[in-house]
Amino acid sequence: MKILITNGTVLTMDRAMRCIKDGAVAVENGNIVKIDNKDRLAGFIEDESATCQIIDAKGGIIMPGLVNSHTHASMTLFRGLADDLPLMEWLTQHIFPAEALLTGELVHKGAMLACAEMIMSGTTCFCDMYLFENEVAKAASNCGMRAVVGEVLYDFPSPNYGALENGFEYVNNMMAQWRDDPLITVAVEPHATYTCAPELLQRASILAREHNAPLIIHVAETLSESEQINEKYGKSPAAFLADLGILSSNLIACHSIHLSKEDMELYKKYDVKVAHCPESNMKLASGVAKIPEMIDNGICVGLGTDGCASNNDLDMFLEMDTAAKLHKVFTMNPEAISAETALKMATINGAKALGLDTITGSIEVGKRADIIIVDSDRPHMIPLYNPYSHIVYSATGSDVSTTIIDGRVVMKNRKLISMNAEAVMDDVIQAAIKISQNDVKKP
Ligand SMILES: CSC[C@H]1O[C@@H](n2cnc3c(O)ncnc32)[C@H](O)[C@@H]1O
Ligand SMILES: [Zn+2]
Repeated sequence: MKILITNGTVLTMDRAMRCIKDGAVAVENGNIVKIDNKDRLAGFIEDESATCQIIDAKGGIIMPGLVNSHTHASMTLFRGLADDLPLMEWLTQHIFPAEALLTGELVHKGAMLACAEMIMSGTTCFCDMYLFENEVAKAASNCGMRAVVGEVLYDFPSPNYGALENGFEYVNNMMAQWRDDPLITVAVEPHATYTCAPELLQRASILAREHNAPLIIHVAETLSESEQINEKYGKSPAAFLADLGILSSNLIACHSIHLSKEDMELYKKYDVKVAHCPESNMKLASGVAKIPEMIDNGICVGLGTDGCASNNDLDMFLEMDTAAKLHKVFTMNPEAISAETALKMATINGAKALGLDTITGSIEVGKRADIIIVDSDRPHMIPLYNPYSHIVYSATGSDVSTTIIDGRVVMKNRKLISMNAEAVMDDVIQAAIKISQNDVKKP
């Protein structure tokens, strides 16, 4: 099967950062096989031995699908449930009690809604941490999304697996079930330094290494976390993880807001990856991560939305805009994060952070076709001097017209193809009625 995506400005987001006006991308069996001027690629459809689907970008922007490097997809169920609170109060007083009511079925419904929202806003790959995570894997796989998934591990009993021992068994089973899957990667995901004992963290790290899997954890998200870890262990969360032997190039340290110079040196030394979630950090008033400094130090930073209860959407276009602007105002330097840098964080660097950069994150020959088309024939997209500027500062997810994942068209002309959007929305409306009837802390 061949696809020719033609008649648009191609942003490759590879090392050369090519911007090809009147360009086209040729795809065969899900692989990107040619990238060129549209006239030079016209011959691609002439070989009659294979059928070729032609997708006309109508002068829009053809670019890699976005990579959401940290989220809790099924938290769409809790969108708007508890707002305007600091993280610890939000989590312990509102979110954990609501999550105690979760079932696999609810998690699946929430994840399906998240996949609909992500596909419709141009995200082709997401990195998730949650409860009943096998349901998230199934949801992503069913609607054709690429995902890194991991069951959360922590010291207290889980509504899914009960005692921690069963949690490790659950992760092992997931690894066996999804081994060699083209879309799903299973990660090991202890929740945070303040919810996991050192033994849990070390065991999780060993398991991740054994399977060459990503290890994902929330780190240094709030000052209260730093204080707790300092009181308990006499060091910062990053130093605590370093002393446990957990820092490594397969570790994705989500948030990483309150890092000292020494912590940052540790990240650099061990090639730790960071998932930056500016909107969640702003909403929960957690602080501002030193992202420009991390990037200057060669630390790989991806961009994430975090869950819908602390954002409250999964739109990576809005996240890029926020990331670029937050660091400009915080440092009072308009060059702190440029549009190109924000877009790299949301594409190739996110893919690198997840260990998926040989597969996705850029439009390059040999990679799988995770590609989106952004409509530029809209009042807020005109005139078009600089496509990077438009993608980061003008566009939103609703400007994405077509989404292709692993060579499969999952949304065309804003119509979802791989799922029934109405049914998915209705399921969550019904679920929310039950959730609000049981809500432990009503506003
Ligand atoms: C059980 S899976 C993940 C766990 O983390 C909670 N969570 C959501 N957002 C955050 C955040 O920003 N920091 C820490 N923990 C968070 C989520 O509700 C789940 O319980
Ligand atoms: Zn999170």
